[in-house]
Amino acid sequence: MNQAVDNAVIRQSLSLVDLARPLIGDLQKKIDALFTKEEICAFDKLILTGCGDSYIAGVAAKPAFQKLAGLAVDALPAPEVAYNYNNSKFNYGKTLCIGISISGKVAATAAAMEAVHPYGAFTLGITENLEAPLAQHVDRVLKHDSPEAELAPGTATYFTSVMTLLLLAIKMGEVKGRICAEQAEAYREGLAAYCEAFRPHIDEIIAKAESLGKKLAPCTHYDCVGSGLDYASAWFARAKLYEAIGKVTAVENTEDWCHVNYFARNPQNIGTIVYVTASSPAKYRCIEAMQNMARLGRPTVAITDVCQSEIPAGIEVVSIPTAAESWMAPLMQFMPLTLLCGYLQNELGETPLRGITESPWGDGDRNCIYADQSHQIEIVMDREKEGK
Ligand SMILES: N[C@@H]1[C@@H](O)[C@H](O)[C@@H](COP(=O)(O)O)O[C@@H]1O
Repeated sequence: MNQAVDNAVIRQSLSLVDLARPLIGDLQKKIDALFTKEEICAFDKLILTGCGDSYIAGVAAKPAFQKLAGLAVDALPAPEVAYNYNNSKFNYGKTLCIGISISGKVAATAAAMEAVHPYGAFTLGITENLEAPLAQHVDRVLKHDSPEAELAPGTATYFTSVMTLLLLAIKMGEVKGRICAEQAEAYREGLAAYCEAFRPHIDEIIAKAESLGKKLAPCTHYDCVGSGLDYASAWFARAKLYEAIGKVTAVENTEDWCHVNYFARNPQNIGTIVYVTASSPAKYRCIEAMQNMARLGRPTVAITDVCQSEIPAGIEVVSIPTAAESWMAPLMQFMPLTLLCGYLQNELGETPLRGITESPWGDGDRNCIYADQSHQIEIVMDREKEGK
């Protein structure tokens, strides 16, 4: 591995290939013991919710649950579930609501669990923290050991959340009899193989990320673009750029990008990251969007398994392996971007997440991003009592 620059997000990004198989082994044991067959067979609707990376992990896994487990799936930000979704006329019977939170400390995610539970939803928390509010407000907990690393734009954590959800989708499909045991095992192997397929390309991806770090560092803003299955990685890219270098970054689906972000002034200063998989039904619209990006003179990068010859001239391409199944792609397609974030941090001398507790982002020792832990949960419970 020819890696001259080293920092926490680069280390995390490069650890994922080796992490995959042991993680699958550990998670599978936990998932096998999580539900009875009767419980799994009873669920016909699924709500995936969380905040930040944990919300988008649900969006990334939604297609797997739809396809493999045959569930009707919503993937929603936690405040949507906590404050807008708890319609007391709604009967959640047969609904599984999964709250995803690495820390378990995001109050809105615990509040979402409280909002749906009284109406019959079965609530599951996926977290690494059994002591935090999420684990205290669910019917069941799936605790993983997300590799808690140094302060960095969370990368191995997101990988763990997505992996957990994809394995759970496979398990539910198997138990519901929609896929046979051999197919379920082949899918698990497919996840490991997809991660492994990155290994021979790592040096090439590192070299590309390093040169793109230099090219994109002077940009004043960034846009992250993707449609359908690729949207989750675009959204995640936006979050990581904020965390890594603190520059204003937008995320948009490809169609809306062509109608909205397209008009931004000073396009030469807007670094643009495009996610498009070769099997995406939005592929040709993405290619058209990239033609526009190139014409505008935007510094644009496509992270893609689409053949380079199909990508418009003027667009930088980071080539990544193709996943065996389209729903597997979000598991690793973000990786070149988190690597790029490491190089951007290095170019700009940035501290990830502005040091979290450093003023004005922190307040003394206090990490200001978390709400008062009990407050938001109480709001939901009070609304319920008032019948709102
Ligand atoms: N900066 C972090 C995000 O990276 C994270 O996605 C979010 C939710 O965290 P959790 O998964 O613990 O609920 O919290 C913070 O805002």
